[in-house]
Amino acid sequence: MGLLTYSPGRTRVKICGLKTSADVDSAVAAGVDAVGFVFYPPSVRAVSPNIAAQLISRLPVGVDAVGLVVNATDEQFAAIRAAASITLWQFHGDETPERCAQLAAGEPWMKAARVGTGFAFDDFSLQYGQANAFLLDALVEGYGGGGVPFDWQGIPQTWVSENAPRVVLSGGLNVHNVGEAIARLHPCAVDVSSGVEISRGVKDPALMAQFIQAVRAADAKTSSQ
Ligand SMILES: O=C(O)c1ccccc1NCC(=O)[C@H](O)[C@H](O)COP(=O)(O)O
Repeated sequence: MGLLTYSPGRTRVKICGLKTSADVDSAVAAGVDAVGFVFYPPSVRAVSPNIAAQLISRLPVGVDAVGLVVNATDEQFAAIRAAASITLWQFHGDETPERCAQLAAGEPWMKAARVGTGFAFDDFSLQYGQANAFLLDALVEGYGGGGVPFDWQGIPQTWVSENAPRVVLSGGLNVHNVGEAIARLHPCAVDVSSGVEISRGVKDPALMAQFIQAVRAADAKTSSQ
């Protein structure tokens, strides 16, 4: 169904920063809706376009292949698009709305909001109104993948109500806090990287399965209310 199919009571799940076929097979077996590939060389989770293409070939129909870039050049972006069948772009740097639209060229894309104190949610959603989704992440060094949550209480309830169908909640999620996040915000989807790793950049099959089970438990609780 893909990551951005909004269905209250069926929170979608993206697992980001996959680097091996074992990672991909475990995430698919756990029931993931999207897997993210980091095309940002400074990241320990970075993969090449050719490696990503090999990993994407293992995905069943319906699981999104998310291509994550940070201020990519035209050449870098063209190399990714030429090699890998990305179904959803994630712009996680300082890209303007115009730059995102130019690179995405009509394909689905989401913009990461790096949320620090006093973040202007209304300004962000107005500025990036063309995006298919907003990925709300914590403001961390190195642009993302920090493993720390931001202050969910700082998101205005009116903003959440208006935008929940295209919110992907991210930043420091794990098996212990994802249930609260879903109960509080009812996002279209949740995204996790550090929270399913046994060390930075090393995914754990058990943690991936437990994370998705925790999402399903939270959804069941929502549906019973
Ligand atoms: O994951 C990275 O290393 C990364 C590096 C630079 C920019 C973005 C990056 N990840 C983006 C993601 O979508 C992560 O899943 C998101 O930041 C949440 O990460 P975590 O807090 O570790 O769950």
